[in-house]
Amino acid sequence: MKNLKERLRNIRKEIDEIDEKLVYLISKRTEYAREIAHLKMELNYPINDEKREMEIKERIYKLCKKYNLDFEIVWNVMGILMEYSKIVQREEINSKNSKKL
Ligand SMILES: O=C(O)C(=O)C[C@]1(C(=O)O)C=C[C@@H](O)C=C1
Repeated sequence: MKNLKERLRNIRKEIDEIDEKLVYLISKRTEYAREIAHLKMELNYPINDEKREMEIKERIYKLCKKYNLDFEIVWNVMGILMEYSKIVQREEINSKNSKKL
């Protein structure tokens, strides 16, 4: 019984480390999204890029096959991250526009 509890503690430590990396990667992803917002302002591109989202979807589908993951679930997660990306892009645009006033 003691070994089982020890194994559970160790696995949870591994998951904690993975979660920390996931949050770091989300921070990097949203940091790049902020930079994209400025590029899109200069290029006069819209925030939403459906073609790009389709590219991401195809790549995530293949990765889910490779790692035997439920695509619908992983795609829901990606949808949240892309929505977060759009939120921070809107923040950047609003922030830049409010400085012009
Ligand atoms: O690549 C872009 O153009 C982005 O704005 C980033 C991103 C994303 O989160 O991956 C977000 C919105 C776009 O619809 C497409 C992709």
